[in-house]
Amino acid sequence: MSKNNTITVLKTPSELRDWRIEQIRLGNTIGFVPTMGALHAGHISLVEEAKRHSSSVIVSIFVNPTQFAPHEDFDSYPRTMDEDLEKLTSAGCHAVYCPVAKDLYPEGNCTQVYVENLSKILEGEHRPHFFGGVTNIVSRLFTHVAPDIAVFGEKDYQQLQIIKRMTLDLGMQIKVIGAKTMREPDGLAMSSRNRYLSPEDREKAGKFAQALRKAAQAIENGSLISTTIDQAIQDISAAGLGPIDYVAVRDASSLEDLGTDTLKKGVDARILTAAWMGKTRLIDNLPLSRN
Ligand SMILES: Nc1ncnc2c1ncn2[C@@H]1O[C@H](COP(=O)(O)OP(=O)(O)OP(=O)(O)O)[C@@H](O)[C@H]1O
Ligand SMILES: CC(C)(CO)[C@@H](O)C(=O)[O-]
Ligand code: BAL
Repeated sequence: MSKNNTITVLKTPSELRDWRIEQIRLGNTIGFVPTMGALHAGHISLVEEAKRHSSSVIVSIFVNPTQFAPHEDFDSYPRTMDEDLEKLTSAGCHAVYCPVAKDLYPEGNCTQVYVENLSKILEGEHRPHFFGGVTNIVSRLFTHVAPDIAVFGEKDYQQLQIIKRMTLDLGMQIKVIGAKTMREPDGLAMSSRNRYLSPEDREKAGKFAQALRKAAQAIENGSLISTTIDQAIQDISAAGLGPIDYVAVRDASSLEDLGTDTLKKGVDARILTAAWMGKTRLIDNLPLSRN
């Protein structure tokens, strides 16, 4: 265990365990924010949300190999530990957990945690390995940290629903809280991978978020779901993105398809999309409701 200014850096499960016992002894509740590092203002907003719900906040930084397919960017994923620690210290985060792979996946590991159905649709169709990796790592991190609450971003909306389902199914006594997506001034959802975008592609990426906002407004104003999705696909293509993996309107918790008609009043829904900007895959979503 080491202290970096005022933040406690925990590198092993046993250091974490001692820290957790001390928090309980002090009467603190533990709020947890899992991340893969390369922190930006979106992550810091999750720390702030965790501080509103708990007295001691811990962030994990671990680039989880099992959620990347072999052709994806595990090796090149940004790793910026020194800057991350500075940002967390300034945000008043209390501790950081930075385990190594063998602490989370012991030699001979043969245990899997997988949320059926929800993991196979939308993102799961295009990244079939992804949610299995996420539930395996988050269930292990939850066991290590044993927090009272955990905060996840709505930017990864399907991930948030899957973690809520997993926590409920496994009877974990952890309250999972979703936090709003933090955006750049042009509307682009902040993401660690945005740093891959060239200045030209970065400008086009702003139009991706704007096309989604336009579609959300149309549906809330009573346009047909089918024609709005077609229009959004045209707008995203016209902005220079492609291929488009999906634009979908779904129930906000079950993520079930809501058909092609207008959105029914009183239904909580979500519009979700994923598209490629060059070699960078962008995802985004917005809430939908009609009064
Ligand atoms: N713009 C954002 N607003 C709010 N939360 C966010 C935002 N971006 C990421 N998060 C949340 O931060 C947590 C950690 O995410 P992660 O470390 O993968 O960052 P990321 O920016 O989503 O990276 P990536 O580019 O790999 O998707 C997740 O719960 C994620 O939903
Ligand atoms: C939840 C998570 C930290 C698991 O590796 C990751 O999927 C992420 O950063 O969203
Ligand atoms: N933010 C989710 C992690 C990923 O897309 O790999």
